[in-house]
Amino acid sequence: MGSYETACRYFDQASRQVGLSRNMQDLLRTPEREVKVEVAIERDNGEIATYIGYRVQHDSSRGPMKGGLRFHPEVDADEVLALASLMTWKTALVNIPYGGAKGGISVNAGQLSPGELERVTRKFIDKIYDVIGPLKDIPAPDMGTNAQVMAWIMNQYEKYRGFNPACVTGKPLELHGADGREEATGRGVAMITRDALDHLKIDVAGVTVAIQGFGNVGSYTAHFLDEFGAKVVAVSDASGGIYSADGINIPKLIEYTKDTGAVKGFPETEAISNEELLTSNVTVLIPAALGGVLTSENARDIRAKCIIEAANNPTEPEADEIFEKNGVVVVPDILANAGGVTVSYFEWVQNRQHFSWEKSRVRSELDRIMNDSFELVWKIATDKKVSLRVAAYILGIGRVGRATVLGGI
Ligand SMILES: NC(=O)c1ccc[n+]([C@@H]2O[C@H](COP(=O)([O-])OP(=O)(O)OC[C@H]3O[C@@H](n4cnc5c(N)ncnc54)[C@H](O)[C@@H]3O)[C@@H](O)[C@H]2O)c1
Repeated sequence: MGSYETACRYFDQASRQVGLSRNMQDLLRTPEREVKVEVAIERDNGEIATYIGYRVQHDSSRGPMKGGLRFHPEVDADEVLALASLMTWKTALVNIPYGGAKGGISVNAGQLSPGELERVTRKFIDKIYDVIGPLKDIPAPDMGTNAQVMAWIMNQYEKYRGFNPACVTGKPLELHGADGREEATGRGVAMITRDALDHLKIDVAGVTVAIQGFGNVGSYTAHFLDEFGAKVVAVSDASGGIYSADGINIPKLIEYTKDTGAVKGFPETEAISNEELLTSNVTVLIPAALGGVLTSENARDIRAKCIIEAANNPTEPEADEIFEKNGVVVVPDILANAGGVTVSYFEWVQNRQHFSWEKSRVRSELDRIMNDSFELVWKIATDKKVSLRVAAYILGIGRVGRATVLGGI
């Protein structure tokens, strides 16, 4: 099943609960604009390389559109559209004044030199600068992009529009970034994990956790869960996974991956595959890499009691049904990983006011929004006897629907 079809299935389930008319469903589902551009650069060896770049602007009824930019070989129009729609429901769920967008380039960033990566980024902005901007559509980091890429985006955009730091978030601190943005998604995932465990009457101290993906989101999630006293027993990345029944030393693993670029070979752990990680004997499973990893093929083998979707779109609808039947609690992506866009919003607010917040303020405002959003979603799920995913969509779609009706077409 394609990524957008998956996103639509979840949308349909919730919009039936909200009681949206067919016409309103069509309106909310349809993206406002889809852009597909050629991104051609000269590689270091003098050869021409041509990539395809995408930006989908899904909905702006609640404010400027917001969403990450992904550099990955599997990026395509269908995936970007699905992820853009998730951003619309996510920004509404945490009640920040944005709509949803997403972008990406189908490229293996790991195979480009820093100079090539910079040229790809700048060329992409040359092609889309007209349709983005601080009050239109604000990109941010996602898989394969980071603060350096955001700095190049800001610099290239400013060549057309002048000083404009609020045109992109997730920037380096030295270039108007927000202290606390880099850790925000992982911190939010860890907070939400603790909230979910509280409601399930499981103590976070000593709880066993497996995390797929050890990039920005996976590593910060591990860091904060480790601080809360959880026992992270398995982690993986594109190179494979590692396992230790006694718990992995997370601070040391973070240092190790800074040197080696991968988790494999970390001392006092055994090697496992990514599939073995997903089915390992843990209480909490956190997919924090690619989408579509929990499928009808592996769902029955998942032993975790609780799945926290740090990655976007990691669960196929058939797997979701199996989890519901088996009593596995799934905290959906649009709630679990909303910490990133929330602190992106704080960065944008600071940039627009030309005033910086202390990191402690960023953290406490983030924690409040994540905890309040979790409680609201949990209450809807309990009151309406629906899954947390349907409850999260009910909250997001309801807010977007009301804004659309109030604003008029
Ligand atoms: N960065 C953010 O602020 C943010 C916000 C919300 C959601 N997300 C989502 O979180 C997920 C991870 O994003 P990120 O920013 O940490 O990306 P990243 O590029 O920093 O890290 C990705 C990690 O996934 C691993 N990976 C790649 N392919 C894999 C595979 N086939 N099997 C196992 N691991 C694999 C990589 O090795 C790396 O460890 C994505 O789904 C992204 O959309 C990110």
